[in-house]
Amino acid sequence: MSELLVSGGQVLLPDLSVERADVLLDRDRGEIVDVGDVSGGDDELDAGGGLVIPGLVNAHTHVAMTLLRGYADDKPLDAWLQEDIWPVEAELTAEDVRAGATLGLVEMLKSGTTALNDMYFFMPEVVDAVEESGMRARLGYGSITVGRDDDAAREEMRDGLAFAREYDGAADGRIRTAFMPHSLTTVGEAYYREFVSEAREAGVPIHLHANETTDEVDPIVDEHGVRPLKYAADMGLLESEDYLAHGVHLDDGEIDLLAERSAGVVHCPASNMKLASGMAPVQDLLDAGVPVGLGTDGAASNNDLDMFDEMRDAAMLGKLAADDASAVDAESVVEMATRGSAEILGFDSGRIEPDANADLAVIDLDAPHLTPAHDLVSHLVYAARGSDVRHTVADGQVLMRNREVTVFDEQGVRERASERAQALVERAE
Ligand SMILES: CSC[C@H]1O[C@@H](n2cnc3c(O)ncnc32)[C@H](O)[C@@H]1O
Ligand SMILES: [Zn+2]
Repeated sequence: MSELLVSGGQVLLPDLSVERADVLLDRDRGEIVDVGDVSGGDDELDAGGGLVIPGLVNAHTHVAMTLLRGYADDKPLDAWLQEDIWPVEAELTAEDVRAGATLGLVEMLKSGTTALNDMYFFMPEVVDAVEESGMRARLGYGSITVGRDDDAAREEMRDGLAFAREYDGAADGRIRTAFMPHSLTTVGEAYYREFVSEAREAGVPIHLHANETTDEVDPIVDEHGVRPLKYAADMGLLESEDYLAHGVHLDDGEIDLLAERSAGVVHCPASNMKLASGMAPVQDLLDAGVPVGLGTDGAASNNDLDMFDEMRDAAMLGKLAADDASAVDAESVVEMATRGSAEILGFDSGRIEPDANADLAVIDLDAPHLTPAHDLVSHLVYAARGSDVRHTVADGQVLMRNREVTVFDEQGVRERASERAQALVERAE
């Protein structure tokens, strides 16, 4: 058996207390073996002066959109997608997606993220990039039927299912899949009615954008006479393994529906603020017992993939939304970014205890902005930055050691992504 000892640090335990402890990992099984006063291991990772935390889990992104970071800003969702993003995405190639995804994975590894959910195009390229990265992911092809004739729309849905069937369990089980219709307004009712049951037969969850803007909610209410999540549930969506991104504009009935069904919501506060989509009722969701995770959304609406930024945004925006400074407190946010997201994605990660997946990050506490150390959970949410991460470990493998990514040539990845991004936008002009 090959073991790694993460030694000399303080450790964030599942009850969010912090203790001085070592963490022993089984690198073959990719699991945590022991936490405490432990010795052994045939390799060691120095956590001295640091805090060992569960790897952060980015539960909603479009990782290859790093290529479009800074390409189009300062517009609301609909105009941003229709005028800027979709025209350039129409020019994407498989090589672009590979380059953009790899850049995004490097960015995530450097900021302590060990698992992600991704919805995009050319998904076999994302599979390869995730496999190479050593990270864990739930992946799906984003199906859109609006603007397509019936044959093309059905093929689009079949493509989403075929991807989900083919790649579930790839990379020795680090990759799981989901059926990912883009949203309730970009996929027609007939296609949901036909294909949701096929996703159930395939045994994969369903992930989609929902209730992100009023521009998306109002037409559903006008056309169907019910709130969007009632419409979704009537079509067979929102089973307990399903999860939606955003959930900004939810009424009490929809929150109760999510809670009754244990369907998850992935909160994306930075994207919601930047696109002025609104403020999700996160404290209400938590109070109702809805599973809540955290995601960055794509780098074109964020504009980074740093989950520390996202945690801070979640806490700040949650207070504004509830008009209550005690709402969405630091503990809730750390839970959301770790165990909450991991549970929504179906990974046994997000907690440092024996038998959990060996996915963790070590944060350097030796910095002015993290001094003094009254409360390390507070620091994680309100003061720490992705650049404070010293080591990142997933599945028992060291993917970044002493701030150096071990699984990719960072400089090469950046150069390739810059070239591909430049050529992409020139093609779209
Ligand atoms: C069909 S693949 C995913 C699709 O989603 C687009 N996208 C990026 N951010 C958002 C968002 O906040 N709401 C809805 N859709 C979004 C992305 O550009 C791809 O086209
Ligand atoms: Zn999204």
